Amino acid sequence: MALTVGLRPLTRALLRPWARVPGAALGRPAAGSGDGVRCFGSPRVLVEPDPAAGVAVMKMRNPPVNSLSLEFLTELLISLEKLENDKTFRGIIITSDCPGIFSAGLDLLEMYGRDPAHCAEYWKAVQELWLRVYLSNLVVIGAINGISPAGGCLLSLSCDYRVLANNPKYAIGLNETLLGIIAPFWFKDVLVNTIGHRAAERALQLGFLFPPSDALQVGIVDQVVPEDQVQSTARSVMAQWLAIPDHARQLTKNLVRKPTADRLLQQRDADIQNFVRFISRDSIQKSLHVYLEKLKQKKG
Ligand SMILES: CCCCCCCCCCC/C=C/C(=O)SCCNC(=O)CCNC(=O)[C@H](O)C(C)(C)COP(=O)(O)OP(=O)(O)OC[C@H]1O[C@@H](n2cnc3c(N)ncnc32)[C@H](O)[C@@H]1OP(=O)(O)O
Repeated sequence: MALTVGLRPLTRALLRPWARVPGAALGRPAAGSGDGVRCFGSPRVLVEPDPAAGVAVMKMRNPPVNSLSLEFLTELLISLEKLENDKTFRGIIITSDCPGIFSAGLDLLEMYGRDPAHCAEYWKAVQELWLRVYLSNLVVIGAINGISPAGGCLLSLSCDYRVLANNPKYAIGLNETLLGIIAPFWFKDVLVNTIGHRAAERALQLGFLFPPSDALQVGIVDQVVPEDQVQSTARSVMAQWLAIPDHARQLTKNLVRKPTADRLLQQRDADIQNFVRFISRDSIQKSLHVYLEKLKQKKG
């Protein structure tokens, strides 16, 4: 898949992809791997490779809430691209290193009070991440160990399989309407593909955030397991998926997902323009302001 990252050279130059992970992770052998196999990654994305299994665990760590800022999106993209191009790996598990939070979704501060050029650059990166995960040739499993609203839910929905930790706080869904904004058509498409038209219609309009039992019932996740079993379950599901020959699985995945991805690919620039126009409206900026204030006040 030929996707251009399309971010400002400055943004990319600021990052140090594939730097050794600082602090505790530095030089730590990856879990389940033999001696000499090291964790690697970038400041916000920790990659734990298990070459023997052909699997890498990608841990998001953009504290406090793994909000998908432009820099974080860029690091995720670079990690994914690197894993995708490395023949060692056939599957990745996406999970979080922030306790209780899978991802709080798109970073509201990238959309609030920003100029149109910034919003356009940001939206391009959001599109890029979705396309990269959704169309990945790798098996992508979400080990969802925290709450995942909106963009966090989109990231989960783009995986091939979702395992959610059974904690009532770990709700998942496209809650955009609660913020006074809307889910773009491609977010909507992925939700419809996953839970069906009628359930998606209700969930989107009402901004449902499904707690684990409801999430399983509606089918927005595939499995709910005790919190301490999320990673091990993701590993055993991965083994099942990797038992299928790659070429057959990849062609099938493409067959199923390409029409949905093509809808965006055919109108990426228009989608960016629509986003910028929408998000720049005074009324939408006001809604974002109110929502951000609510988040602040919640703290007391
Ligand atoms: C013609 C039409 C064209 C269509 C165009 C489309 C239009 C727009 C499409 C936009 C799609 C948007 C997708 C999104 O993902 S929007 C983000 C949705 N996310 C949320 O609603 C989650 C918000 N956060 C929370 O609910 C809580 O923070 C959470 C439950 C995740 C964690 O709670 P906790 O109590 O642990 O932590 P705090 O609330 O105290 O948060 C800590 C700090 O983090 C800040 N924060 C939280 N979430 C975000 C975020 N998403 N972006 C930026 N910052 C965030 C929070 O404010 C705290 O900051 P401070 O410490 O500075 O106060």
